[in-house]
Amino acid sequence: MSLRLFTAPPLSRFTHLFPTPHHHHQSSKLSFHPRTQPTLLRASSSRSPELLISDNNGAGPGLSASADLSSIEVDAVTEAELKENGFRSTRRTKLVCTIGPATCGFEQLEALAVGGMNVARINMCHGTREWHKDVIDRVRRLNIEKGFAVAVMMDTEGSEIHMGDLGGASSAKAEDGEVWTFSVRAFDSTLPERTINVNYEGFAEDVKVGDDLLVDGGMVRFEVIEKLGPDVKCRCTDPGLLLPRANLTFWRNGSLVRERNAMLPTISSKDWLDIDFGIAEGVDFIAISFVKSAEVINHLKSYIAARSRDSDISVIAKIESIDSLKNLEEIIQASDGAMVARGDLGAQIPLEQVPAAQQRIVQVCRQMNKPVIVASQLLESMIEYPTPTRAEVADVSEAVRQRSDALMLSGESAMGQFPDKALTVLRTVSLRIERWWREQKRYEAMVLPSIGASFSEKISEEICNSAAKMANNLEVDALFVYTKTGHMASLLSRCRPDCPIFAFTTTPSVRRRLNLQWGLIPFRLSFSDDMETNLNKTFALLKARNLIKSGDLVIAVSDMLQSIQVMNVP
Ligand SMILES: Nc1ncnc2c1ncn2[C@@H]1O[C@H](COP(=O)(O)OP(=O)(O)OP(=O)(O)O)[C@@H](O)[C@H]1O
Ligand SMILES: CC(=O)C(=O)O
Ligand SMILES: [K+]
Ligand SMILES: [Mg+2]
Repeated sequence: MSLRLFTAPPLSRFTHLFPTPHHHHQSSKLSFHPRTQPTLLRASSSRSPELLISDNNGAGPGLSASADLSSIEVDAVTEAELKENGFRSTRRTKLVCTIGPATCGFEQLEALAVGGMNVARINMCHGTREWHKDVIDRVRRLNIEKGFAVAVMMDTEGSEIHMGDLGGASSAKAEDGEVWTFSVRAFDSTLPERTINVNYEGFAEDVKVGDDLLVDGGMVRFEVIEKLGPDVKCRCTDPGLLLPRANLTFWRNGSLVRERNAMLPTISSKDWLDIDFGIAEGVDFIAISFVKSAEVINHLKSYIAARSRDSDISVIAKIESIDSLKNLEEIIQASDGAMVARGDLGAQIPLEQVPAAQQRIVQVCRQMNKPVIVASQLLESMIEYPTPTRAEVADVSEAVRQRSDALMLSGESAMGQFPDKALTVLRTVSLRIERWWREQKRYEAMVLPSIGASFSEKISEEICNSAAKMANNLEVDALFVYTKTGHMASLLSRCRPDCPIFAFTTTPSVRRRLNLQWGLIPFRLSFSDDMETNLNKTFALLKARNLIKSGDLVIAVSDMLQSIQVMNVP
């Protein structure tokens, strides 16, 4: 391999490669003037249909050579944002939205995409597979028809202890002092009054009279007063709303009781069916609930590799149990990313320990170069109200300040009254905190250990570390990375440089998955092994779309040729 560090030749060497009649043709067709366009939506709808169709067909192979060679694909909203605000102020923190009844329609999904949703999450705890398939189909149609690259994340149910579905009711109110029956019996007809079905067979044997039974980590609390075979009678001590499939934990003398339920499989038989569904539907990420060890991640990854032809589904470990914190490093090492699932985590460890756990998980992910999502209750009050609490804004700010890759909406977007407003809050707070960070020149103090297994990987890592440092010191406008697998792009993202990272990749699925990583602006582009050709082509295409201009300073790296190139756009 060659290791080269050089600056680009003088501009004149590049210019002759540029204006081909074809490019001129394209530029006139594609160019539009975002500053005169009032909304992002309009900017996105002005894209040429040919470009959008090529997104559908996938990478090079299915396309005619001319269409393929002349096209570059970038998210419509990002494109408009880049043009309106310039490189520096594009958002670096990525946004994940849980899709539910409030957001499952095509127009609602489009509104989220326009608002900056990078990943749509479907939660297999709720809804039917048909319902989820419709959502996936709509996201895909949105990408094809409107020029987005929204990725889909499927989140498994897991087999921790939870309640049944309340016999069809959307919620039930438990009042102070009421006695409710929690039962492991299978009821074939309707549920008797004040009865809750529990999914864990050992439940009635494992609980003891006097235990505290917490619904959703304490949203409703009961005390166990009597055991009668499969039925456990409990008195409500903290009243509240019971929601279908709410999580249940039981506590004895101030600590979580784990008895035999610690042996529950992380991936249940229902989860495996959901995973097959996710593979068949070609989701981009599978998030595994209640991960306890690295073993289950490795197992799932080999299953996916054997099942899915391209094996291009990333596995995200949800950190939401005591065991996942104990085995954190090995779990993250085995995974393609992690989620700080604060909802259940806060039901398993004391709440005051959650912030430190979040900080640790974000840091370990960063060091191991895995994307990390901070999730749950970021803007919980916005399920009901159009503005967040000051405390929620501070919480979002902290996650951005920690430089996590992504923030996630749960109930706020799934069933809240203000999904778009909640997304806007995430977007504006991210932008503000990121700008503050740059203005303060708060360069990272975090030590990034060497992670490359081979010498070649170590070289890639050093190149990215150096390129990111140069980008900061030289105040360049953008980093360009040409990457087939996305690995070099993630190594640059890990450095959290001041400028955005334009990541060029050949396949739509890699492009969608890069959408989860901090600071990456993924483009789909076919490119060759010859960097000079690639750069000329990229400059031409980006200039034709007014995304860059002559004089912009760019640093380029690639995983074909291990080099760093510094140049002004000719
Ligand atoms: N597909 C869906 N259909 C109906 N309601 C949904 C759906 N997805 C989410 N919801 C509602 O939105 C709420 C929040 O969703 P979310 O997926 O974050 O979490 P959850 O049920 O609390 O569990 P998890 O721990 O898996 O995140 C749910 O409690 C549920 O009421
Ligand atoms: C997201 C999730 O699963 C949790 O917070 O529990
Ligand atoms: K889940
Ligand atoms: Mg959870």
